[in-house]
Amino acid sequence: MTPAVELRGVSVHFGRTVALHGLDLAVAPGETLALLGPSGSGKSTALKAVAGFLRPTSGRVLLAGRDVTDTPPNRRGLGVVVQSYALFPHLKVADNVAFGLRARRMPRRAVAERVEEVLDLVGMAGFRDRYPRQLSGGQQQRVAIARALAIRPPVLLLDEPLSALDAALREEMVAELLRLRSELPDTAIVHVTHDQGEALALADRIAVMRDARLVEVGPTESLYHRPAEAFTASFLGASNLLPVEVVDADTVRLGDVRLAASSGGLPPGEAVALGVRPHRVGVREFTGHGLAARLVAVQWRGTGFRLDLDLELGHRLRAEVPAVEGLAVGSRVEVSIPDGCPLVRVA
Ligand SMILES: Nc1ncnc2c1ncn2[C@@H]1O[C@H](COP(=O)(O)OP(=O)(O)OP(=O)(O)O)[C@@H](O)[C@H]1O
Repeated sequence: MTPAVELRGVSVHFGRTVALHGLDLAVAPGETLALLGPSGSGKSTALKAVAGFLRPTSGRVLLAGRDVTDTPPNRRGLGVVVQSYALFPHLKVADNVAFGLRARRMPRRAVAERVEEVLDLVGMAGFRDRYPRQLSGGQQQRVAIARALAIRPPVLLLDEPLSALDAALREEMVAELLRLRSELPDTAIVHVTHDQGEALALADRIAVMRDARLVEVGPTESLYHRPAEAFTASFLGASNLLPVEVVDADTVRLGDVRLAASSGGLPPGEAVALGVRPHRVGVREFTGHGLAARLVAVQWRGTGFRLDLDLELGHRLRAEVPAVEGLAVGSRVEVSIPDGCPLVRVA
């Protein structure tokens, strides 16, 4: 199938700053792809290259197989929603949403119908005569999404659309975006975010970015459970990274302690890291077995406790456990690491 969006070797330089380095990425019709990465990793730059807000220094951008690298943004037919709602303050909700349709010289009746349809889609049908200042942040963002969808774009670009909202509203909007996605089964969505929860909840695939480069891309669940790169493991799920060496097909060595983990074909002797999620680390009083550690800090986090542990083998480990009975800060404890944690490449 022809991808809805394709970036081929897209690089963007600002003077001597490389904002994006040779990005290759394709998004299928109907697919939601999250571009996930820390601040400054090049996510917005990639999105702007697709939208046409900036021209790549090299590489090509294709939409539905058509090369649009030299096409201005308003001729790309995309829906774009950015972080700040960017509604026209002097226009009512309905006129904001109608703006792009009128620019396309759509007949009045059809404009009115389409405006109702998309306002309905985002749950804002009752607000058509309000001005943006009379709406909450979440409502304004819904209107911005309705405006982007009014032209029925085959591709919707979202650049941190929820980051200006408070935590409760963000949760609500994630649910809203999920619902919207199911109502737009053919629309490709590219969603830029630095929030892994948002990416996990919304994306079919996640592309992890770091320092202007694509680190890894894959289906959301497999990237979460079986990341190939250490950076993905730590960014997506806050894994501990323990330096280990492959012993055989299903054993690794941490110092002189052996742990069960699938080598995935890596040769014996290979130095890699074991990605261990904090909630999978077991901690109990020392009995003389397993990995010995010193409990250095305990923080109550409401749903449980976050523990910092210094393994006697010489590594810091974070654990999240439901209870800490019998575990005192400064005491010697025993740490267990479950079988089957992923092995990841260390950059
Ligand atoms: N117009 C510009 N001029 C110069 N440098 C820029 C410009 N826009 C972006 N950059 C630089 O390019 C790099 C990538 O920026 P980009 O905005 O794509 O990152 P990001 O991953 O979207 O970050 P954030 O989550 O903070 O928005 C950064 O180092 C940034 O400082």
